[in-house]
Amino acid sequence: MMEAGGSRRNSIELVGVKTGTAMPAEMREALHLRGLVPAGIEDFGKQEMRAFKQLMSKTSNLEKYEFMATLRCMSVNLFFRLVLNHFKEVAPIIYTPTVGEACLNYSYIYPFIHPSKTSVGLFITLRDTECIDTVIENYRNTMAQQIDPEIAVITDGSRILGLGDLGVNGMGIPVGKLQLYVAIAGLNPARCLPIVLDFGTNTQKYLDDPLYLGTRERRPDDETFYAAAGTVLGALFREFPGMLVQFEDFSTDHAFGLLDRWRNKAMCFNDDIQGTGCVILGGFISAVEQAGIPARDQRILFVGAGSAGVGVAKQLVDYLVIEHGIPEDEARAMFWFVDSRGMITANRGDRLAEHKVYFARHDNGDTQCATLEDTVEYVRPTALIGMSTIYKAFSEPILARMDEMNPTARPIIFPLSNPETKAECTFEEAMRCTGNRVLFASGTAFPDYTVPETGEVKVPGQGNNMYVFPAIGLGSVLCKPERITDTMVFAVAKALAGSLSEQERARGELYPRIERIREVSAGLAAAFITQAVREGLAKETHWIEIVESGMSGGEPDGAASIGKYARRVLGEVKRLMWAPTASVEQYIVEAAATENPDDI
Ligand SMILES: NC(=O)c1ccc[n+]([C@@H]2O[C@H](COP(=O)([O-])OP(=O)(O)OC[C@H]3O[C@@H](n4cnc5c(N)ncnc54)[C@H](O)[C@@H]3O)[C@@H](O)[C@H]2O)c1
Ligand SMILES: O=C(O)C[C@H](O)C(=O)O
Ligand SMILES: [Mg+2]
Repeated sequence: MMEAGGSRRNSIELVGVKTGTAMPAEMREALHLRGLVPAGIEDFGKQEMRAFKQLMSKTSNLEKYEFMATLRCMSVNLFFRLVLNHFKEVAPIIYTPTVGEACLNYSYIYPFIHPSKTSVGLFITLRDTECIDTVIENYRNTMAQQIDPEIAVITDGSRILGLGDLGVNGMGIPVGKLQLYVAIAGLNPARCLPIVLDFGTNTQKYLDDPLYLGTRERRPDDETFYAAAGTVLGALFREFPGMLVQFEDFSTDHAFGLLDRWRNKAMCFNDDIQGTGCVILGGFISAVEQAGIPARDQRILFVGAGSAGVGVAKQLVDYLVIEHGIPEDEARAMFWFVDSRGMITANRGDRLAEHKVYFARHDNGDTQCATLEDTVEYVRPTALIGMSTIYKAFSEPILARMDEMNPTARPIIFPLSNPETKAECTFEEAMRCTGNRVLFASGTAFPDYTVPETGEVKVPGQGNNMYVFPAIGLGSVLCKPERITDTMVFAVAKALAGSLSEQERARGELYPRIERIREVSAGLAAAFITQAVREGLAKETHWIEIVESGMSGGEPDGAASIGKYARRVLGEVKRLMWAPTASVEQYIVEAAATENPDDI
């Protein structure tokens, strides 16, 4: 790669320099490094082996997280190679659940990095919003950011997983989500922008903590919040046209509020509402296929009515209406909700938050249920979905009742709250209490379970939005839809359900094995792009030809056919995905063309 004016230098070889053990002898010579590096010359694979060994030697998960964070500063390529090749072991370190612990400790473990050399992302205070153009300009001018971002994940830290208001400490979440974007969906790491709106925190513990790194004041009122967030988003969409914004872990009212304000104006989506809705719909479709009672006869009880619970339930309603032809009122009547005050009914006597009104029951007469136990007895659910942040809310007696109430059908039980310290139950409990009949998915991965009677090893489903947000993001970045519609998200959910291999289906699993997540995500992104083109919203018009050329066999209808017709789209998506490269090879190629190695 040559710079304008013929000066021969580039940034890729810096990775080669940093991962010094990979540097070939002639380069060490050329760079005057003789004697400064151990004699062993390694390839990328050896470096990966050493890095993995060092990672595994750490005793606590938080130490592992810190090791990975440091490694990323040293070598982006090596970091992502490690993530990709050891996804099952590394994902729970850089993402849920350890990222939750990292956020709780963020102000304590924040590294001593130089922001102009290694940029974490943007930390935007209320004061900064008054000079937002300067903030963006500073970001552009940092050494690390030579190219504009194509995706931003943004939070204000107000509802981090189920851990509450963590203020600026929530920055770990956008960072972790974007690392999965790179690993799973092949986005270019240099084009990923994590952002925290550091507008304060209502958590007194942080306000009192001398090491807390964020703004030391309470959160502003709604009017100030929306005005300031609007200033930031307006500037981002103006300065980086075509950039996708993913809203993440905002408190529920602001999650819905921001989505409503921006979804028709710009390329954005809310991961907790739409991403979660999408992934759980995918798992639900697979579960219903195995449950033994048809979708229209399901009685679905949600525990927790926040952005996640309501987002998921709305996607399920859409599915029942569109795919099963059930009228919307009847579909909605298949759902019951419990929140911190009990079963949600229109005549409960309190003023329901706006997002809960749609699902409030009107058919309960005088019956009000104050507890989950009572609601389970009243509803007699076939499916129990937890998004309540209440650890062990699905007690063993409740799980056992799910089993008794569903003697012929298999009960669907999804404890989806994160991290595992907030999960409504474990896989082991759900298996044991239902005679191993449960159809299970959890937000945080649980260990496999060995059925004592048979020795059979059962793998729990992980109903985490990480199965879909990378594909929604990749699809958006590639085809640039004017806006992201529910039907595009819906296409991804159906494609996810259609992505299980024959073996996975035969084993009764609800999601594809995590090891296949990159391959699966490419397929889901292809489904997203295909749908965006069909809706006439893809601004990158070359996808129209690619999609249409695959549709010559007729109109597709359903997940399987999306897969069939999207083959050409899939090939193109895969071709465009970023992958870590052996920096040493690039180094040789580039450096061989360097006239003056001292320029590097
Ligand atoms: N698996 C996933 O991919 C995924 C995605 C998004 C969110 N989540 C998890 O879902 C959880 C909820 O997220 P949210 O954004 O909806 O949060 P939220 O705080 O807005 O919602 C929590 C809900 O639980 C209810 N609740 C509180 N105590 C309760 C109790 N004792 N019994 C019943 N309900 C109770 C609250 O009233 C509220 O409706 C979090 O733990 C989050 O990590 C998981
Ligand atoms: O971050 C996750 O693991 C999933 C989800 O977005 C959440 O908020 O819990
Ligand atoms: Mg989230």
